[in-house]
Amino acid sequence: MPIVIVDNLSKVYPVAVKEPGLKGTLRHFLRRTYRSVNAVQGVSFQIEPGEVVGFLGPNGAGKTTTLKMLTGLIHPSSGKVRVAGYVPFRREEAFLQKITLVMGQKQQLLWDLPALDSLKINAAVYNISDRDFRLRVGELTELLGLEGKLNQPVRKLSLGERMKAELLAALLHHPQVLFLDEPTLGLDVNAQVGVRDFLREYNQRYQATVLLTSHYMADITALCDRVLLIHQGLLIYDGSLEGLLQRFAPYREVKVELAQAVSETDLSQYGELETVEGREVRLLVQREALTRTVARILAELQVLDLTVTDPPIEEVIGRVFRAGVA
Ligand SMILES: Nc1ncnc2c1ncn2[C@@H]1O[C@H](COP(=O)(O)OP(=O)(O)OP(=O)(O)O)[C@@H](O)[C@H]1O
Repeated sequence: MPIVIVDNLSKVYPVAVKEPGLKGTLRHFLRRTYRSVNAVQGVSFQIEPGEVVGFLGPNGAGKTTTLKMLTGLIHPSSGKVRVAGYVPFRREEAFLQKITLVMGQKQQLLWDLPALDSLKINAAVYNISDRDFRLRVGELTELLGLEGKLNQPVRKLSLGERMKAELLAALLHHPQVLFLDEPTLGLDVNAQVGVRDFLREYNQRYQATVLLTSHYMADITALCDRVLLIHQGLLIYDGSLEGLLQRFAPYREVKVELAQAVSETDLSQYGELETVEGREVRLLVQREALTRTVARILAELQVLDLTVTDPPIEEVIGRVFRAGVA
């Protein structure tokens, strides 16, 4: 039974339009005109308990709007949403106990207080007993590597430590479904890896369901077997990362180290030339022509080394979004 059900979900924002100049301002006050922004359009998907799903899309694609509808912060214009059996917009207490929303660019911990004080407030809000509070703070502190940090005012923590403390606060009530909007935003590579490792461990330990947006593809490839791709409010792909590559990257990258330099004209007969750096060449070759082309390269050129890989996923997704392929 899916824990997240989204059926034909749409959100239209009315946006007041103001013409420039004084006349426009006056008209704006007297009689406002509105235009509609179709932020999310007929999106449907389901997520099973324990899945970790990546939610990808360029800026303004509709990711945050979808997450806000899934957590009940805004009302859908049409369509159906169920999370853990609840209608999110009703914001029932039992629903709020089951979910959490973490937004990388927003914080819930109070700046001047030690994180532990904010955690105590959360414990009261979520009716967590003293015993559970101690156990959970202890366990999450260890998992997040935050020992000794919770007694310092939040403003004295590093960005990475603060994000981890935010996660601790967001998970104190042991939610089953985690909605994470850019949880590693602005963190350095080490801190990103720390947060990523923690999320993987948390998912495995509690079979928590995770829907995650991130601009860092490394987060997605490390954590998510499945991705949803949204573009201009439309869901354009739902499936495995591998399937995404096959569908949107009908080519593979062939890297060849040659014994001696070959002209670009000669090389380009084997595929689309990506880079030529001295005797090192990168080519894009259509998947269906791969075996044939590799055999030709080996037969016709003096090759020291040859490797075949998938092109970087960022590049594939970038191409999809630029082309707007559905
Ligand atoms: N409150 C609002 N009122 C009007 N339009 C809005 C509002 N919130 C978002 N939008 C518009 O809806 C569209 C989707 O925005 P949304 O924030 O969901 O995108 P996103 O995929 O989360 O983008 P990003 O990666 O930049 O965070 C955009 O065109 C945005 O300008």
